[in-house]
Amino acid sequence: MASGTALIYDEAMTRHKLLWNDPICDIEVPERLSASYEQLQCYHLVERCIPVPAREGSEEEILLVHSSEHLEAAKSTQAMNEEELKRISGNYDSFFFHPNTYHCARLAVGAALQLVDSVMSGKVCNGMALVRPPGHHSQRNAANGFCLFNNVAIAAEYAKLKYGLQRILIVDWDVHHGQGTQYIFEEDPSVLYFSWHRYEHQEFWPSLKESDYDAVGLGKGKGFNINLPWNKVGMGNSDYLAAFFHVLLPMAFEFDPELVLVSSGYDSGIGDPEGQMNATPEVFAHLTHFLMQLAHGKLCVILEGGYHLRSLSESVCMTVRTLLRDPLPQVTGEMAPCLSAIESIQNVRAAHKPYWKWLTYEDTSFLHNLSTKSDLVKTADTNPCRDDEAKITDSNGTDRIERFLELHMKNIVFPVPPIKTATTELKASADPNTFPVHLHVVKEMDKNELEALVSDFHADLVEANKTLLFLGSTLTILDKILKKEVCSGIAESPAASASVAVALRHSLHFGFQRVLCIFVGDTDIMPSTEDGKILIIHVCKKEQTGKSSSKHYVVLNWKEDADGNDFFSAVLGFILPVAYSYQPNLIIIAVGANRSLGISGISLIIGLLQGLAESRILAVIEDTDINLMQSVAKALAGASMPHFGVHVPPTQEKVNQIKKLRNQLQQDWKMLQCSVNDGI
Ligand SMILES: NCCCNCCCCCC(O)(O)C(F)(F)F
Ligand SMILES: [Zn+2]
Repeated sequence: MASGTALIYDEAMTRHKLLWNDPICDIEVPERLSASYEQLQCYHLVERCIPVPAREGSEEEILLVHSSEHLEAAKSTQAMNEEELKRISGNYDSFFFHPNTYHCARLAVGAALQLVDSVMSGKVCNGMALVRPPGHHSQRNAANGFCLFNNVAIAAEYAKLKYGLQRILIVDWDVHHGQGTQYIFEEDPSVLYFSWHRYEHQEFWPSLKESDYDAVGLGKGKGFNINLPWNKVGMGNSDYLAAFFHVLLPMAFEFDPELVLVSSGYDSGIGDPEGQMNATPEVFAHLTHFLMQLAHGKLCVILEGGYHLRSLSESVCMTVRTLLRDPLPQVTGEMAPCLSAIESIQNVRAAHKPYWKWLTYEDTSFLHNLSTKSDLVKTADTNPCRDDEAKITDSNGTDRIERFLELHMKNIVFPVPPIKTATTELKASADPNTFPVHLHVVKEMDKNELEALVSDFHADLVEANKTLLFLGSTLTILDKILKKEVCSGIAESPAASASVAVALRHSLHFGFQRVLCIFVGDTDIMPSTEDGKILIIHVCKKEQTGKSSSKHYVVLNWKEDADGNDFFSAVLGFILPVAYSYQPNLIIIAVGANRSLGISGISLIIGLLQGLAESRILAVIEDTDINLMQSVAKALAGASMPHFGVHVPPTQEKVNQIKKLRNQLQQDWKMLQCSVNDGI
């Protein structure tokens, strides 16, 4: 399995610059690239990456997307004087030429293609290319919005041609709509394009009707173009996460891409003069982490926009750190999407209802029978979605945001990337090379030490001496996690319930305020959860019910479909939003007897929840199935992206159960909200 993260940066791309006065284009400065690279150096991230050189994209490669007229026009600018450059620039909406622009734009294309080659060849697992001029507005026959050649679109066409790929996902988290990319692929079902963008009911540039949520693609490409318009500024971390949970990720997992490309613009981050949004840099770590669970981790991140140098640089560093598989910092802010965001999320889900299985059963309520959009409830006021303390820029805006970011980044706790995963003895058959290198076998706690520990706190839980022994491995591992010697761990146990009960009480005794426990299979011990310090999600077969769900004790009846993984919608649409709403300090994943989930369902939970609790996950496995142990170890170590198996849509009954639980709990766990009419 490939590992390692490529970083592509070439100082030559800083030599494209504006030669005259133009208040629209003057934010796209060379320092965007140099400041980002310097911040990476400052955090010692450059040296941890694998350097890959940029190269000039060839004319042939550029012609994969652009017309020869466009190419020739761009080429001709190299020899122009300032007056001619200014004139030809005037042919386009918001673009400027410099004598070096053509060369820089070819380097930007070549850098993107080098990144695709590095990932597809297995030289690295993922990577980032810091490029300018950006690309996602440029079209077959035109430069537009600071973009000359569409770097990401060319990379997608190149990957299809050279590697025979048939499913490529492009995620465009830049705050502007990549209309260029949309036009290029809107009839192409092999490229799924997702973009969110500031829109304000078509008020915001490029002010296109086709940027709205009902532009779903054309002809064979219907369903493969996803536009999520933000009709207000001030969108924050919870709005972005909700967009991933309830729109992008379910479609992306159903699409099951072979490669993921990101049009990575950071003008959607806080402090950016263009975006006017409130999302803070660490949210990009979580967005990146989610995308790393697709395509076996094959992820190419290519820079687009981002105009607040400090915000841009910090967000770039968050992205690269996550690509390097460092544990993620906790995402900050209130986990509750705003009404306008929920309305947009609901609209785009309704628009795509005819094209996606996972959506087919979803009741998107009042929207899907609306003939035109005008009937829509429009949130008329255009004031920001929420007025955070770090309000968007005021008169001396930049240094105000600088100060905010300075403080904010200090408060971000980076879990030291310790040895990822520890475990006690594993079955002899587990040969070392099938286990990820991060696995660290720790010796059992000795008996007296264990007796002292357990009898002090948990005598009542341990009915007889015999059970004392197996508690050892759980507590041994748990102690290492609590002391931050390791990030995560696996403990085997012949009685998962008892081990979990002890581990939960031990964690609270240690001082944790919120422990999330996901218990898969049969269990008899359910610790008291009324003080809110424990949230239990119990995934079990039907016959185990009899207990109704409540805020801190949720019963999810799920028996995984025989021929595939139908658990995606439960994880993405329910478990993930609840977990992110809860913001646990520790996660315990327990697998008891008669588990009703397959290995891929369990790996999916671990893979997607790893962004929480600073990646502190304790796995307690009662089932002695060595394949389960290995898959859990790999998922915890994040060494190899698990393959989640064939995606099958859940039955109507299962989806109804999710909807019922969502309606019951969405006031408590607000990240569950994805429609405005459920009495919010
Ligand atoms: N009244 C006219 C306003 C024009 N504003 C142009 C904004 C361009 C944004 C470019 C970008 O950030 O999307 C890219 F990623 F391409 F760089
Ligand atoms: Zn942008």
